[in-house]
Amino acid sequence: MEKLCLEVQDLTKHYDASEFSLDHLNFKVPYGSVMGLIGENGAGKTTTLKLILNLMRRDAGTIKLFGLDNIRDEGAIKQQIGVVFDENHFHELFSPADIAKILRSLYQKWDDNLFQQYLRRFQLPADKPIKTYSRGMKVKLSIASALAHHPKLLLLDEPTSGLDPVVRDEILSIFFDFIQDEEHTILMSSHITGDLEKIADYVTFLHQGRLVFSGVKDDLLDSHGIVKCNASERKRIDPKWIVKQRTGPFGCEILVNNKAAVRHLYPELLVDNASLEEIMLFHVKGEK
Ligand SMILES: Nc1ncnc2c1ncn2[C@@H]1O[C@H](COP(=O)(O)OP(=O)(O)OP(=O)(O)O)[C@@H](O)[C@H]1O
Repeated sequence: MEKLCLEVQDLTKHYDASEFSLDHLNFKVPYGSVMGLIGENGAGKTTTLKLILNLMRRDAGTIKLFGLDNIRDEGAIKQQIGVVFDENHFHELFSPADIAKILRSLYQKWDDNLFQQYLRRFQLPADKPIKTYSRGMKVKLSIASALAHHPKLLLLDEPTSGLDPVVRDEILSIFFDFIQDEEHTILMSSHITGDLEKIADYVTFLHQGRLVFSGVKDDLLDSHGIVKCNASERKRIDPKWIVKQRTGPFGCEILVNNKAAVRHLYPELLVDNASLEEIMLFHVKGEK
């Protein structure tokens, strides 16, 4: 049986103020893997990450990290996690040297040499205040800070959003390097599904606070397909294969959950592969 780095069971959280509920969420992340958390704006990704970090109180459910309870063993767990959230959490007047001073006192395994290595690799000036940094530099600094205490798990909330393709690619390669150690694991939320297609082994897909799918990314991509057809062809397709459909001026597009079966049963229909982005769009915008 695969060893689990993270196990989320029946996680539930309701916000009275916005009527949003994260509804009995279940997913598992094995050691040595990259899990992508996807979903539309407001689907509940950040809420999930905050609950994992015990930054807010859950209503129900359990969260285990490294086999430990995320509330009872919070102190020990946090020593082993590196966090990169979308916004910069450090004071704009701080330099990387100031940040190192603070983090050194927080993390038992803080490694100044490693931090300096990352600063050099990312070409970040150690003595300049963060306010002089570009967005890409700020993200790289967050990543350097998250990695310099030798975490086993990286929790990343939209780490590549707002960055150009070159910087995104550099950042993905840092994550690739990190994951080479089979004890290392990444849980990463992202809107940029192309990045997750490159790096993720597993995908957890949320829609309006509910789980749509959690499993092996390639299984999701291998099983799903898009059929482009007209209304009469659409009627012939057994509804059990149909996930959602979208109707436009040029006919109907159908997301099917078993493209091999559909290709076999309806050889006259054209069944295209579906990307993660298309699968997400059908779920969010399509009709049943
Ligand atoms: N502290 C809060 N109080 C009330 N409602 C909240 C709070 N935080 C988030 N929400 C609501 O909960 C829902 C889920 O928010 P969340 O930030 O988890 O989504 P997300 O999937 O991370 O979205 P995005 O991709 O836009 O970051 C949203 O409708 C949001 O308005």
